[in-house]
Amino acid sequence: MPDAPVAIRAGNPTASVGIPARQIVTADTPRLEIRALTRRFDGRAVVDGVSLQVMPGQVTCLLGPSGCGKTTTLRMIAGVERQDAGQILIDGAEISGPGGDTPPEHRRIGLMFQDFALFPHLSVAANVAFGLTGPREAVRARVAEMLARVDLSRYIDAWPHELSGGEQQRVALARALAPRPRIMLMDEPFSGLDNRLRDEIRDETLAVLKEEGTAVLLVTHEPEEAMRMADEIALMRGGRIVQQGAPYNIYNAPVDRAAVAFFSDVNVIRGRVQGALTETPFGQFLAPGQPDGAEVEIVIRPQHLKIDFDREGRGPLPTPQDGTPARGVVQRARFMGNESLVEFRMDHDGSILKATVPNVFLPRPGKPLWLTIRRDRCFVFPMR
Ligand SMILES: Nc1ncnc2c1ncn2[C@@H]1O[C@H](COP(=O)(O)OP(=O)(O)OP(=O)(O)O)[C@@H](O)[C@H]1O
Repeated sequence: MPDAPVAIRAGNPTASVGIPARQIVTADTPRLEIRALTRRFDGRAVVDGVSLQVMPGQVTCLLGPSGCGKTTTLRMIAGVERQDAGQILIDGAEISGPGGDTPPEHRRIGLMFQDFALFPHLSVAANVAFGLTGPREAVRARVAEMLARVDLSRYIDAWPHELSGGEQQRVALARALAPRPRIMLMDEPFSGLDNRLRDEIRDETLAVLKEEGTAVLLVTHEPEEAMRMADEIALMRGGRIVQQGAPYNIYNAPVDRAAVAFFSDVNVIRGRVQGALTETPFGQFLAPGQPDGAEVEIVIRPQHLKIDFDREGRGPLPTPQDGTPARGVVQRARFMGNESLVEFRMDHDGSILKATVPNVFLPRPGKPLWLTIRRDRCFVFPMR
């Protein structure tokens, strides 16, 4: 469908400070780029040299624990917070940096935050039309188009209080997207919704954003949300991006123990390196690049521990794939819905290891079982 002649209320963005009227944008030009963005509060860098790029139609998630600087990064891009150093570019043109600042209302950035609050005194249609100017017919057509897109055409004349929380969220999405923002910044936008509704709205939102070709930077502290939404995840900690890449790579090639632990429970086994190998009760592990005497942590997710039965005091035979089995005694077992979680106290050092098994597996406490560690699914990190 051709674009209706609708402008955003704030005026012509190409006329604003910092955006040249004729910016050459190629297929390789990121829609959003931030370079070495830094923000200090009371001398402490809460955002510390953060750089990233988001291409048109791409969803990037800033994922990290509370207080790591995600919201501050978003606020700087939106223009409601000024960075102490660094640069922000849209379609290759600086909108904030040494060359000056484009005011927030001229950045053509859509915002969707958790406290999305529709204007209660405006109808659904008026809420969606809020950021639009232009001929009345064009505005009306765009409002109708956006409400159809979020499947809420029937509520066009309703008031916000007549809608459920999920419906209000969808109107907020329609409102944010109506002016065709080049970039959408979303800060925990789904956290006010209950689980089932959240999944539904998340998927719908993603579909609409992809259709519109909007570049999205989404802030969340929930790994499942990031895995579900993101084309790329930027893992943040202490004001810095510690790892960036496709969800698959972040999950399967984490940079350190904390990166593994951010996505799931972890088991940790410690060892000392000798000749690039670490000897443990589970057999040897490769520790390439680690000097003799270095302490390492072998990190393994609960779903990658294999459980085997006790054969009169013996376990399965060692294999190159799974190493040597070690014996533990079941402490407790719980059914979690689609998997069972079994906790073991290990014979060799009394430590607790957790294993998950698909479906129902509930051995009684006190039962001895044998555990092995899949060599292709564990991570070996130097101790910090
Ligand atoms: N205006 C401010 N003045 C002083 N400190 C601030 C200010 N804004 C944020 N901070 C601090 O900066 C740090 C990062 O905050 P920020 O809100 O960016 O984190 P976050 O990762 O978004 O956390 P959350 O997920 O809890 O929202 C926090 O320690 C916060 O207290």
